[in-house]
Amino acid sequence: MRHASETSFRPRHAGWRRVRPVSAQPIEQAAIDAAAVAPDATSPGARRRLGALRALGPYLRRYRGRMTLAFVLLCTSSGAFLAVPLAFRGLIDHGFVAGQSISGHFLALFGIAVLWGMASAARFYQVSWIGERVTADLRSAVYRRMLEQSPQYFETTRTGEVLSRLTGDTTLVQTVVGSSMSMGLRSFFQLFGGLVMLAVTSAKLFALTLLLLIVVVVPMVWAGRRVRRLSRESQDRIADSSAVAGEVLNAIPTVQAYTNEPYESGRFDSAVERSFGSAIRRARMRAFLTAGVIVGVFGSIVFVLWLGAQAVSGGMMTAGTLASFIMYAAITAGGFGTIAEVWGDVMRAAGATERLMELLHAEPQIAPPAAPQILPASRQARLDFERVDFRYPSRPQHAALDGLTLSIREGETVALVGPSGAGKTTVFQLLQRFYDVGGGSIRFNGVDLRELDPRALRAQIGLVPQEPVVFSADARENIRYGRRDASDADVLAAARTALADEFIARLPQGYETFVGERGTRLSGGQRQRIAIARAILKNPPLLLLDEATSALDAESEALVQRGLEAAMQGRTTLVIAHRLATVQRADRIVVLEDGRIVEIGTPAELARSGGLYARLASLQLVG
Ligand SMILES: Nc1ncnc2c1ncn2[C@@H]1O[C@H](COP(=O)(O)OP(=O)(O)OP(=O)(O)O)[C@@H](O)[C@H]1O
Repeated sequence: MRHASETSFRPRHAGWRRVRPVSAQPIEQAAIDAAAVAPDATSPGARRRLGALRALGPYLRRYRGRMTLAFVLLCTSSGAFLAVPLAFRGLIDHGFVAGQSISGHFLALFGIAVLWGMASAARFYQVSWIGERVTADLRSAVYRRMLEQSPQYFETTRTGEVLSRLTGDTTLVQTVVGSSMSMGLRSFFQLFGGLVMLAVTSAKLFALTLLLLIVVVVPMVWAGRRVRRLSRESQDRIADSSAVAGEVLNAIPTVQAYTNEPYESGRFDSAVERSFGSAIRRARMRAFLTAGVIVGVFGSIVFVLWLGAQAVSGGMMTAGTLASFIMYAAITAGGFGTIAEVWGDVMRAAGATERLMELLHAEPQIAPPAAPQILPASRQARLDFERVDFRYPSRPQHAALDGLTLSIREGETVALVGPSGAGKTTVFQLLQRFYDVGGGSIRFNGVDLRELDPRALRAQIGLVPQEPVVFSADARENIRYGRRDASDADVLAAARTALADEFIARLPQGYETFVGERGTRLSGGQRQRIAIARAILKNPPLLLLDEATSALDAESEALVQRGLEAAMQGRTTLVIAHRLATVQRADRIVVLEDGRIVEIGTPAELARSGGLYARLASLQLVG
């Protein structure tokens, strides 16, 4: 839960923080923020996590020129900013003296303001550019890396988490690179420049102010720590309530079917109440803190001002010096507040970077060998399984395939049948090299799969999965997914062969009809025919068909069946068969049980042998 609150991005802050000039930031607010985040800065965990930001180095270094420019602009604007009180001092002490021209002082002040404004604007643009660019690069790099991962990776990493890292964590990094870092640096200059100028202006008042601030800050830090803990708690509670809502909203039909709406709204209510409770505790604490900060900080300033005023009236200090002292005090406090505020962002971004780097450095389990073999071009595939053993990494104690030996000739159609969990899908997974075999070997046209680039191998395979994936695009683009460079005529031809043309032509906008996210606007049989057309368009030497278990009506099934037969023409086909009709049309049937082949032969042979297949066939259930 700790992570959830740390990763959660606070758009409210990012939005205004970037454009807000520091002078507009209320000092008491800055001090509260300072107190709320400061304690983390010294913890060993914080230091360790800060190191994570170093991983951003290579991404930043690409834009070295812009970084240098931004730094120069930063120095210029900070210098101009720090010169403002000095200009005021000159104006107050000498501008009003009779006989002296006041215009020169105002001109100097205006000149400084122009320089400050220009340099700040240019710096803001440069830094934002770098932030946006680095985030975009990082996002693309992480996404590319994710696309390379084998299914094994997603057994342990939830896609929701990857998505949240891609959006939330990159946005946090962007906040820091694109604004907080430069704000922090600027405030650092401001803080130290301000302190030096304070000491130079009046050493006595400086020492006194410092002492008073320490007295005020220590209790504030304690209260701030509590506020921070409470705010994390309230974010966690909000995450809890969203988790409840997310799950339930995805299951509305089930909730309504069991008339559990009151129960679910009650569950959500109590999550919401808990988040309300902790938010209120935080607000109460923060209210106390606000009172303390305002009274403490302003009390100190008023006190110092009172002393200064006495010094001015006693002739020991000029009015201009006192005015510039107060301004430097405000600048210093502002700098301190901003650093503290930004520090929280930097810490969160360090955590975010760490999580992004984890994704970026995840080595794909299945990688091409250093010198991959080139597959000889062939219209058909020959497959040889030799004593293949395989255990899923997440279940090493259980053999999913156990000594499987099987050869499939060019152009042969082989049906895999067997009870649920027999290992049929596993055979498909291994053939596509989503996993490597544990023992034995699989050869494709004589070449061991492990000696091939997985992408080259997969280019030879067409897959029609049990539940075809249809993307949120139109029908034509969905078929074209099989071969991205196919012409419209090729797509049409594939759709005709797969008998998909028949229904696509009747859709409101024909091939341009948007088929909905995940193809929800299509029936099961229609989705399958799209998937078949896709495989036909790819025209691979090997076809893997995973027959749908869900029942289609007779007409739809006949269409899918005819589409499949067209797809099988002239290529080697391996089909996980659930229907008797499909099995009987195969050249050979392989019956699997517990990862082993228990029967193998032509449909007629197996029907005669009276084994497992004959039993399953008599029940009309073959998978
Ligand atoms: N990702 C995985 N991690 C761990 N074990 C798995 C994984 N996928 C499958 N298994 C296990 O491997 C065995 C073979 O599974 P497989 O999916 O190949 O069976 P199947 O014959 O295709 O079954 P079905 O007809 O129900 O789809 C089963 O015991 C299953 O529980």
